[in-house]
Amino acid sequence: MPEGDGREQGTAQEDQAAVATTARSGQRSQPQAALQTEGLVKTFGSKVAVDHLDLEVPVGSFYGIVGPNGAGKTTMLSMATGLLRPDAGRVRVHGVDVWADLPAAKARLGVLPDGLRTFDRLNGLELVTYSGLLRGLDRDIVVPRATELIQVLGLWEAGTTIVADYSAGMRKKVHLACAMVHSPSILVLDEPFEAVDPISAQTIQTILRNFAEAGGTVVVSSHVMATVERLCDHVAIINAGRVAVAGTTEEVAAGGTLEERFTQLVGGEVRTQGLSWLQPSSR
Ligand SMILES: Nc1ncnc2c1ncn2[C@@H]1O[C@H](COP(=O)(O)OP(=O)(O)OP(=O)(O)O)[C@@H](O)[C@H]1O
Repeated sequence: MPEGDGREQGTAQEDQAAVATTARSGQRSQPQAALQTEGLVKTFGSKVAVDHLDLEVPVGSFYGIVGPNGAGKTTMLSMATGLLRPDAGRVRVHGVDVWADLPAAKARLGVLPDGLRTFDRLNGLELVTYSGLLRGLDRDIVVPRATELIQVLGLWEAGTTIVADYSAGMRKKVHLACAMVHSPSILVLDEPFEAVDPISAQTIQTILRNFAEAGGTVVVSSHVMATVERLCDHVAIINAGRVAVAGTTEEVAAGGTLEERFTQLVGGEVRTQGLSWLQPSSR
């Protein structure tokens, strides 16, 4: 990522300085969380998608969110990032109440939502540039950043192809670039590796690792346990709208693999029988 020099970079530095000051003064034993949800609730009709969910994401962590289909991960992340208003509960981003002060919270957040609808008649460079301008960056800052992101993510060759004509993986990458262009202090990425080729996935992982090592916080949801286990230092397993377990990846795996722990906690049954009619010979 290019060197930051805008307002958003300042907020990331302030957040890290605040953590350091707190640690030095010893006023609180725990540094402020990068992202914290308290009693978060969302229902759709009679369906309780998120059920009094409490989660604390430490500053500088690479945090994995896993859970079965329909567990409430996307709904929770949407509420945590100011995209979906909770029915109850609170979300704080570096101590800022997201739903009380959306602009301040959003300045700190870079978000890759699930199923994002965007200005897809623009080409990749235009879309990333536009995202930066919408975030209040000056054009002379945003254009070199957008250009570098497009190059690093392997989208330069797509040239003037509009985003609507991108493949699923290319769209994922350009939206990731949009999430990063304003140099946020927290990246919240719903399934960032889905549909992305292995080389691009490695590039994205390297970018995210460097970001976390520099003090940024990364929250990713994923269904790929091996990737989460390898990348993330913390993980939460979400089930039926609640946190089944959360902690360091080692604590959560509890001596086994993350996949074993997931199966144990979520209690899903692997169905091996059925669909006897699904035979090339049958009609
Ligand atoms: N807009 C909506 N209207 C009605 N029901 C919804 C809506 N969004 C989510 N749900 C329901 O809320 C529950 C949680 O959905 P959510 O998308 O948060 O799960 P998820 O953990 O992200 O699942 P997946 O891993 O399949 O992406 C599901 O039962 C889903 O059907």
